[in-house]
Amino acid sequence: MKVVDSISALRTTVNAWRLNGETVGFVPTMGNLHDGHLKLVKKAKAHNDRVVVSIFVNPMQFGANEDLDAYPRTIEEDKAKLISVGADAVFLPSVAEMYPAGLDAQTFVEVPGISDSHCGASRPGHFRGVATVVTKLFNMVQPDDAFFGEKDFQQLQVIRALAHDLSMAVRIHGVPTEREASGLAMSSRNGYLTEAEKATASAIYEEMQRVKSSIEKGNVNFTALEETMIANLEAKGFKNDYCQVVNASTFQAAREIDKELVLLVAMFMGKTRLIDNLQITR
Ligand SMILES: Nc1ncnc2c1ncn2[C@@H]1O[C@H](COP(=O)(O)OP(=O)(O)OP(=O)(O)O)[C@@H](O)[C@H]1O
Ligand SMILES: CC(C)(CO)[C@@H](O)C(=O)[O-]
Ligand code: BAL
Repeated sequence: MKVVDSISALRTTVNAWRLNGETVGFVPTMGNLHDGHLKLVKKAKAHNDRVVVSIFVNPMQFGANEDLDAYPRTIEEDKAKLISVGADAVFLPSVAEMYPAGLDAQTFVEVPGISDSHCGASRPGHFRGVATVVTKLFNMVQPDDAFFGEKDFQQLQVIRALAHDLSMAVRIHGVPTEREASGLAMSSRNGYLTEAEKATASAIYEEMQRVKSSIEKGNVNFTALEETMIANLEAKGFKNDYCQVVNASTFQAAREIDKELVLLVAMFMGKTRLIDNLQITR
């Protein structure tokens, strides 16, 4: 596996593959890799001749009081995991390589509408940071295909809109959420939890499944379902950020006529913010 930390070395590597007629898949990450990330890499390997993974903890998508400094950085372990699943290159840019003139001077990309609610409302500027860094990474790698987890469901929709609206040639693939045996969605931020908190956190998935099965049985009292879910989770020690059944395309509150829904959840366990979601078809 090639390890590159400059944009020019990345371009040289990818260009050589392209000259050879090989296709390129891309998996952007913030590192501290777990089986969810490796699932994306395996999908990319199945689709493409070559796979590039980026590891970059992007300061532009973190709010002032968020966990940018605490975010786990485990580069050596990450490289070993990427070799084990056959990644062809890992791109490890520095902040200076990505933002040489600093963040204040940086041109940005913003996807209107979909970026404003839920994670966008709780984390102002977050999706501007994501859309900007993903655009830059796409321009650097120029992949045929790019792979994102459904765990970050809103992020996936933001990136689909970005690629469509800016006429990018890249194909965007969503990959189902990888979970612990308990149902807890795998996440680098699970590492902030104690074992006891982790055991409690699996309640998010249990509650989501309860809501899904109730809706599938015909219950359309979405507000009551959300209120019960929030109360059940708060009784276990969570603090609600948002918990809402929405139209899967518009992210507006679900209505009785909607067929494709998604239950979007963000909950705090202490200082740790966990997100999850479940798609529901009526
Ligand atoms: N459990 C998972 N299953 C499938 N894909 C995942 C999972 N967790 C993360 N991903 C995807 O991996 C990519 C990189 O995500 P990222 O590095 O932020 O990991 P993360 O574990 O979600 O971290 P955090 O929860 O701290 O944001 C994103 O496309 C994300 O949706
Ligand atoms: C897509 C991404 C790598 C952009 O920094 C990040 O938001 C993530 O890890 O989901
Ligand atoms: N997985 C999304 C990246 C973030 O939380 O900043």
